[in-house]
Amino acid sequence: MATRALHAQAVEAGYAGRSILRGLDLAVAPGQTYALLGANGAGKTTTLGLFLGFVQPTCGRVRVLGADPVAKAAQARRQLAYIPENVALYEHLSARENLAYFLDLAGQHQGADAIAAALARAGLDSMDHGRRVAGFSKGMRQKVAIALALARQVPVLLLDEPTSGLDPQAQAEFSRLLVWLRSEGVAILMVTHDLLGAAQVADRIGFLDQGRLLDEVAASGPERFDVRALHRRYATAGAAK
Ligand SMILES: Nc1ncnc2c1ncn2[C@@H]1O[C@H](COP(=O)(O)OP(=O)(O)OP(=O)(O)O)[C@@H](O)[C@H]1O
Repeated sequence: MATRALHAQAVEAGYAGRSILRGLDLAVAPGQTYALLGANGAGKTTTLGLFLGFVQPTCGRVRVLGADPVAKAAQARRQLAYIPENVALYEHLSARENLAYFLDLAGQHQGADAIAAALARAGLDSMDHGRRVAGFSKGMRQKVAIALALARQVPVLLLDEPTSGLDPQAQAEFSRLLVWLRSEGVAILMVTHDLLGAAQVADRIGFLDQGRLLDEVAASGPERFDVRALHRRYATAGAAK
């Protein structure tokens, strides 16, 4: 098994000549959850864009399970699922139909039983499988997106602010799902502003500041999270430069 599912080494990247990521080093192993925190504009979403192949580095190296997301885009994308803050679905289709459609698009046709199992595993109530997603809450939409990742059996999950706007119960449910996915060996990189939520599910937390990892803390060992100390560090990161 690869020791690094996601790997960025000495990455410089930006937009139209404007430098955003400045020497970023970041690695996520299979079965590991990494939470990336940082101020608005620090480059968190840009970091996800690197692994998705949307953002091309000007320097350094990016790999998704050994594949370069730009040069080997199809190979890299097959391995990952990306769940943006607001999941886009076909509003007039049901959850079940959305899943079937996206699986077909990915060339992974699956039968009704497999689709129902993925939606159930993602925590979507069976009563909602046949409902049009137009009336779905943010949490329900995320479940459809997670169900797609489950049905595709992707080894890597990229999440952009997955818990923002979820109520505490939906947040807890989502966290349990992430913990289970990690136990299944999925590598998870999540961008978030929710330090408490990150501390509950992540193995490592990285603080991005102006395109560099300012700090990285682990869940176990002497460096173990102390949420209050982390909060102090996070809240003063900009001022500490
Ligand atoms: N497509 C783009 N073209 C030009 N500039 C961009 C583009 N996307 C992002 N940026 C700029 O790059 C910088 C980093 O943006 P990014 O979205 O990566 O930050 P972030 O850490 O995710 O912020 P937030 O917490 O606000 O979501 C910002 O200044 C942003 O305006």
